[in-house]
Amino acid sequence: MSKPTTGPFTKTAGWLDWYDGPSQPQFRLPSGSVDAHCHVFGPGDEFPYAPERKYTPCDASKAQLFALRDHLGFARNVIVQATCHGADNRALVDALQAAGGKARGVATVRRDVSDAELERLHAAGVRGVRFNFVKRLVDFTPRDELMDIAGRIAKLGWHVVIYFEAVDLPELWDFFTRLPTTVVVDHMGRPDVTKSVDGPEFELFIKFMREHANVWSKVSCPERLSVSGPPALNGERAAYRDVVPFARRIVQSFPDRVLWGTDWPHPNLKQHMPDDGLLVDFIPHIAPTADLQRQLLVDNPMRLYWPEEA
Ligand SMILES: O=C(O)/C=C(\CC(=O)C(=O)O)C(=O)O
Repeated sequence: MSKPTTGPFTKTAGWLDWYDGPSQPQFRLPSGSVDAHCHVFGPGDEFPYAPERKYTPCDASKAQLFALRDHLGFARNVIVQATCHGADNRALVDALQAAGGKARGVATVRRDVSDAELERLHAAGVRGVRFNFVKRLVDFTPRDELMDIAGRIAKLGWHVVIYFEAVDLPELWDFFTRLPTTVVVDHMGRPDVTKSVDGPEFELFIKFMREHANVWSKVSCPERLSVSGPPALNGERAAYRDVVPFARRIVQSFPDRVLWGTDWPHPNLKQHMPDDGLLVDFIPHIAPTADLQRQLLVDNPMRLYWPEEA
């Protein structure tokens, strides 16, 4: 992969660039695997970052993403709009159009988005919208606006991706359980992995999935959730052990409603930047059998994002 660049923007202080030269994973991904959570950033000189953004990243182009896909052995990507691009989906659409059918997308839209724009996004490969409730990333959007958007995109057969932190689930519960679409939770609802996997906070998340068959979870981002590590660096193939019980419990309880993604280029990490090859080697620790791996990496993302082929 070519080296990270920064374009005309100044990166947020302390920004960690994505890992250049990732290892070859030892885990052989099943044929047709989908990296179901990753981003493109800019490049800023072509697709400027949004004025309302809370951080300015290092550029992460479509060509760099596709090179990573091929290097790791994924067949396809689901590219998720990140908050640094706001509701300007141009970089996302450009990447989807360049992917030759090998990428689908999750966009961010505002309530005033036109039907014609939604159809244009659909034609480019968008199949969902993302609602972000992580306070350091976005300003508050009234729930009725979001519900309005959800009602409109439901008609296109799209789903809603939600990103929130575990402590906020009780307050968001009523809104989430009224959503009329499939609902995909980013990064397991960000559990605090220093708490018990059987404790009340994670039990609430399990209940959320158990009682609502339309709720899916990405079992992604151990590098973001881990407290005791060890990080996926320097050849470590048993990384982020404190996250394993949480992700494994979700995979084993809801094998047909889980997705996995690299989260490349890993925005806003503060301590370390993982080697994406070693991150792939995390997968068999949370999905220990070939059946679970095939559902997580192939069957489930294909059903959600490429239903016409599944
Ligand atoms: O990349 C992720 O999924 C997580 C992010 C960034 C993000 O979601 C965004 O900017 O939209 C985070 O925790 O900072």
